Amino acid sequence: MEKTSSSGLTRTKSDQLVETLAAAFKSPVSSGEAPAGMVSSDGGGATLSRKSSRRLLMAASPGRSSVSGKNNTHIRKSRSAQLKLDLDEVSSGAALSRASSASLGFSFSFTGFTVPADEIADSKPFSDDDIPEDIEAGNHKPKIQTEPTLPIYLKFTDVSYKVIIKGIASSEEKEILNGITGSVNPGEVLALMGPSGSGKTTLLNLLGGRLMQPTISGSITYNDQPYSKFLKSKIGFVTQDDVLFPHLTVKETLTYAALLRLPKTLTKQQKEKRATDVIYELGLERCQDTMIGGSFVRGVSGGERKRVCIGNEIIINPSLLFLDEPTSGLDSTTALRIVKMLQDIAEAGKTVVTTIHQPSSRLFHRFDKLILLGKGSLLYFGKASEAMVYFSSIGCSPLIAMNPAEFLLDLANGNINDVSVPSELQDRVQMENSDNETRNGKPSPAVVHEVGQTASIINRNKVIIF
Ligand SMILES: Nc1ncnc2c1ncn2[C@@H]1O[C@H](COP(=O)(O)OP(=O)(O)OP(=O)(O)O)[C@@H](O)[C@H]1O
Repeated sequence: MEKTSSSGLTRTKSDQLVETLAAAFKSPVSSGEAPAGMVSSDGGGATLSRKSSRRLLMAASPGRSSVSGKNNTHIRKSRSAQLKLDLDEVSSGAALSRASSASLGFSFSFTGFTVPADEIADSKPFSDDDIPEDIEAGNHKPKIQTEPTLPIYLKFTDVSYKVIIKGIASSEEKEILNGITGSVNPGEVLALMGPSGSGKTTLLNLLGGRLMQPTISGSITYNDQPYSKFLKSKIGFVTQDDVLFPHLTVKETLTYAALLRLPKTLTKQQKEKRATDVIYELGLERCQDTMIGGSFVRGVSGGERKRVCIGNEIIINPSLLFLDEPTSGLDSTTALRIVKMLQDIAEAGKTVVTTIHQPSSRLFHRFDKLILLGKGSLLYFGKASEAMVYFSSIGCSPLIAMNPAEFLLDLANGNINDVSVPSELQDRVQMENSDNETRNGKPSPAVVHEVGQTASIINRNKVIIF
């Protein structure tokens, strides 16, 4: 491997590992030969087996309990004169001059809502059978967004992105993404996983059409077409840092979103009903009259806040929903609930792509597809459920039982402490570890040489060793 040259002496073993994994993964992709973990774009019927868990979700939803808004212990909004925005004014556009859309947290332009008949010709209408029953309450809950959407198949091939960092004397190119390939179908949730700084948000922005730079290469297609203005109204994007207006209640936030973002073809009543439906779909009934809150005023919980952000986007019935770290800062149960909700959204025919930082094992298994990034390179793309099998097939498996997501992140980080090494090379690695300890945090020339040798074994046998 080229990295054994003298210039490579300062590189760490973890750098070697990540690049080796990327190389081991990349070669079969470019040659058209799928690795063990790679899946075809057909996606399969991962969504079909979810009905039972969805029922549990409905039953567990706090929004389904008999507690009415009156019993809510959260701080409620005091209806001060300054904050009382008239919905009529908003719908007629007058309130827009008072409160900018940015301050209300609406980052998107006004969007179309109805889908032309020819676009939805192929989409299957929802039947009553699809409506899950709420076992606990004994009634039916409407599924997420019942209007049909244009199904969008997202495919990206060999996507690379670099930035030019301008210094005082000279400028330097920095590679952010390097040859990322993948795809996601309507009805699926694709998770982008990787250590901090691996390029998840950048990739999400690229796929969501939010980053247009001449330094982007590769292809990104939506139903085999490049990004167009028309797609803007079909894409929802939930950013990591939300900008919700702290003094509005949940209901007001979503109602304003509906009034501002839904097309003029809908009446005010229809828009308000859409907001109410979203509140119900996302299980926000219990906190609908609670203020969002902020630094100075206590409001809804973190999980509820995330759901409001998601509601702001699904209110326009997007075909493609992108989310940047929707579970960050949440406990594992709340995070699981958010991901179950994303599954529900996908089941309604939408294509969902989300970045995820450190999912619990329960959460990890809920994703249909996974992209694992390491330092901007693709380490894995395929079914999430097959990621461990794939890495095990190339000689990488955890020595102790552990959360697969944790293991994969360790691998992407180059942290190899709890990872097994194929037996035929184990002795050499042990010798290497004991004899060639790093000096001053840098690998000795012997270590680099040894890693270079083992790296060549990877290319021959698709065995990963470090
Ligand atoms: N415009 C830019 N100029 C310089 N560096 C950039 C730019 N955009 C991204 N980067 C760098 O690219 C790398 C990937 O950034 P990105 O935000 O995509 O990572 P991430 O995986 O989402 O990280 P985190 O999980 O911490 O949010 C980082 O090292 C970041 O500093």
